Amino acid sequence: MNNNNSAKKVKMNGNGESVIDNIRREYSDYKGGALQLTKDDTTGIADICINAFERRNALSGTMMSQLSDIITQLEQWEQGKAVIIHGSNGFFSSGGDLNTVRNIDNSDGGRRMALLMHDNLSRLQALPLLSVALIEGKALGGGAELTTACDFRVMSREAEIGFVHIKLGVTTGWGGGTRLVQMLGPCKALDVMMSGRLIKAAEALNIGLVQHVISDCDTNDSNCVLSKCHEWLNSYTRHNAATLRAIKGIVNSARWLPTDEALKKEVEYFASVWGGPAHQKALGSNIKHK
Ligand SMILES: CC[C@H](C(=O)O)C(=O)SCCNC(=O)CCNC(=O)[C@H](O)C(C)(C)COP(=O)(O)OP(=O)(O)OC[C@H]1O[C@@H](n2cnc3c(N)ncnc32)[C@H](O)[C@@H]1OP(=O)(O)O
Repeated sequence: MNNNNSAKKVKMNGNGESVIDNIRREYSDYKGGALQLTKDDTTGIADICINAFERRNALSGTMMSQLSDIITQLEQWEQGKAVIIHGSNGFFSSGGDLNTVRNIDNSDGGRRMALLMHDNLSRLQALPLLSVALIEGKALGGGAELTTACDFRVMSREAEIGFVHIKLGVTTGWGGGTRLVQMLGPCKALDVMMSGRLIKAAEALNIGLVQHVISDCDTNDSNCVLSKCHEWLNSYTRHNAATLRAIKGIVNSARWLPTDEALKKEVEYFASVWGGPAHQKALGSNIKHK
């Protein structure tokens, strides 16, 4: 389930291809860079690396198309507990690749990119596992919007995030504006988008845009930052996958369904783990919460 119920809203074009598949096919021609997915079935933690550092990890069309395939793999990953999205060489992402953007710089071209990235990021947010955007360097424009589709945002001490769209004469186009209002409220979301300013880690933490700042790594030590992010995430991923995924399902239901329907879903998520292996193990032990 996700908030646009893409299965129900699939629009087909003349040759029976969905609109999104048609856009994905077109975008695979806009070359440059790659997204790398690694999944650890033992820990249940996946990693997506945005790899186009020569363009500060900007997302080309082919990378936007790849993101769709990666999300499909994660939707089907039953052992999955979490995914960390980060950029190569200590830089998150500079947003849409301006070389791709220059090929689609009319209203319909923008709409098609928006449709693809809305589908991608709505499905990312709806994944039945925890998602973390690990921000080093800068997250700009669409790169900042990509972080809003993750459950959590973690920043390194020197990192900055900027919804710079207004400086390019455009609005958010990948769903980040709507998610910012849901996260921060309309007033702070307006401030962030209307100013287009770069927000440093301390302020981002203070306004609730990010949930954790990694401050005990040397500057540019990306291996340390990634390791500290895993340590932070472990307070959640140390629990069993079935319960973690059920709790994420409850949160997603409450995000997008009317309350009465979300509550019915909560009953089913509850019943799905009640009496299960983790529950039985806990009941058989001398439970003490410290
Ligand atoms: C809805 C989403 C929205 C859209 O799709 O319309 C967008 O996301 S639009 C893109 C928004 N992003 C920007 O406007 C970022 C513009 N770039 C910068 O501010 C800087 O390049 C920065 C801060 C990312 C990096 O600065 P730094 O001084 O470290 O390096 P350079 O500026 O020399 O950049 C290195 C190299 O990367 C190329 N580059 C950077 N960003 C992009 C990008 N978004 N698309 C394509 N290429 C990018 C830059 O041109 C340099 O290449 P070079 O060949 O060496 O000139």
